[in-house]
Amino acid sequence: MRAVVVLFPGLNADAEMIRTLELAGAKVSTVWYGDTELPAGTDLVAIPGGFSYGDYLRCGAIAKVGPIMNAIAAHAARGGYVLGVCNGFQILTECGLLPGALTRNAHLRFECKDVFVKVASEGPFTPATGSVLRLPIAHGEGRYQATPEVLAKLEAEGRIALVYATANGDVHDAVNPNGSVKNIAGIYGGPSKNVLGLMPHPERMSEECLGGRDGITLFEAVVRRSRVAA
Ligand SMILES: NC(=O)CC[C@H](N)C(=O)O
Repeated sequence: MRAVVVLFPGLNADAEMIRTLELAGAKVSTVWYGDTELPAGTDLVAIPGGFSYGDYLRCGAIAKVGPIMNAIAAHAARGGYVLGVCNGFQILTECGLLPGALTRNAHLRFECKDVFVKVASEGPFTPATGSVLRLPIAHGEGRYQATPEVLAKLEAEGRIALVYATANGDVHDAVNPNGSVKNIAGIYGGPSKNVLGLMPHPERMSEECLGGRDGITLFEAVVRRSRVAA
């Protein structure tokens, strides 16, 4: 698989994104936000986390107009894989590649800790429905919100990818770290669930020395997919 990591000024999770993709078996290159094309043969576009443009206006609101975004939208429309982690997820909702919005955490604090997420829908990145993963979060604007119509569509189409849960997979308010509606931690978009946005950082749980390998399983899954398709 050929993966491309997109660099915007202010991101801080690009190094671990590149390393995790390489560990998962992808051939990785980078593009800068001012580029207008993706390298030929790109299978996966990964937008890392951080603080693009210092989170001015809203997280992701300036990055969404970066010249590279048109090429990413075209790639997603063709069924190409796109992954947005944390600030990457915020950029994908801001530009409309994923529905809904990520707003200030309900408690108005930056939240940085490990959480458990349950797979609500299997897909190109996610393992079997009901699987539980331990992943780190680090965000101030991670409260997912959407209209009742959008939520109904996400549910009906199996596009709610991950929900905050207990280690046993129970989903309730007490384990919701930011007030997201329906405990949503990640959603699928695109014509074939080929776009995934999530607030937790799977690339920061990719090796035993980081506390576990739950995160890298998402990358390994999509790398396997592209090998099967090739
Ligand atoms: N780790 C991140 O990507 C942080 C995202 C964003 N800057 C926020 O605080 O919500």
